[in-house]
Amino acid sequence: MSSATAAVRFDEVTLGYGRRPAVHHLDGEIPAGSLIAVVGPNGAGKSTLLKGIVGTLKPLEGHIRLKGPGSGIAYLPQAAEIDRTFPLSVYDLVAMGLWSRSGLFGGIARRDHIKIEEALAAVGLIGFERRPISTLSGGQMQRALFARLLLQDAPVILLDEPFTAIDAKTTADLLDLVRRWHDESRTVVAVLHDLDMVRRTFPQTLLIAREPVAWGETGEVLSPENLLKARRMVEAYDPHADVCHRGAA
Ligand SMILES: Nc1ncnc2c1ncn2[C@@H]1O[C@H](COP(=O)(O)OP(=O)(O)OP(=O)(O)O)[C@@H](O)[C@H]1O
Repeated sequence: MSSATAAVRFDEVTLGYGRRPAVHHLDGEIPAGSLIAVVGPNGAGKSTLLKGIVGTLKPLEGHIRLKGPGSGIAYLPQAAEIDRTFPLSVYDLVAMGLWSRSGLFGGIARRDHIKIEEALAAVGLIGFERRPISTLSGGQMQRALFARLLLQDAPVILLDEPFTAIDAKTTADLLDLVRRWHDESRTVVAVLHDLDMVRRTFPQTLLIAREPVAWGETGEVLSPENLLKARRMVEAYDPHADVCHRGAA
């Protein structure tokens, strides 16, 4: 069933690398404006799912449809995927959030400078503008990346393990921004490992183990039975299997 209010809709999607599926039998939708956690054991396919939504990974099978294609997705990859040796100041990193509107060589107008300063203030990084990103701590870097997300002003925001190895104060500050995005009716999808945080903050959860195990209200999804089932499914998954056609006509 398709809904007009879906931000992202999956139709029997298989995502993988080469011909090897990493996630399959994805069928369902993420309602617009939802705040949803994606959880599952290591190797369950959580990052793969986000890459599929962003479009950097094309489905091997099925379709991923976005509400208002081109309307914008802001994506924060895992920290390990971000090159911090790149010679860039905090200010320029954050300003990149405006590229989708100003273009790479569009120049920064005065009102853009104000927006960049506001974003830096929102994440507590005033005074860090000229610092090379290579000199930031992990938490400061994550604050800068959240400032960039703020400027992207996207209706859909995808976060891959945004709070891993981040201290409690920084996590609390950045979680406030996540709540703010939710209050602004944006769709926020976050890959997380901290199930207590998920229970406290995320009303909806998708539990995956190479395929959805449970999807819906967080309290129901994160039952001990479902979590055990997810662990067993990942352990039993054959990483060398070819595309599976279960459910095909
Ligand atoms: N670029 C790639 N090439 C080949 N296989 C990959 C690639 N990226 C991921 N995989 C495989 O796809 C599967 C799912 O990986 P993915 O990173 O999506 O899992 P995850 O749930 O995000 O794991 P974690 O919690 O450890 O970050 C794993 O078996 C992984 O080895």
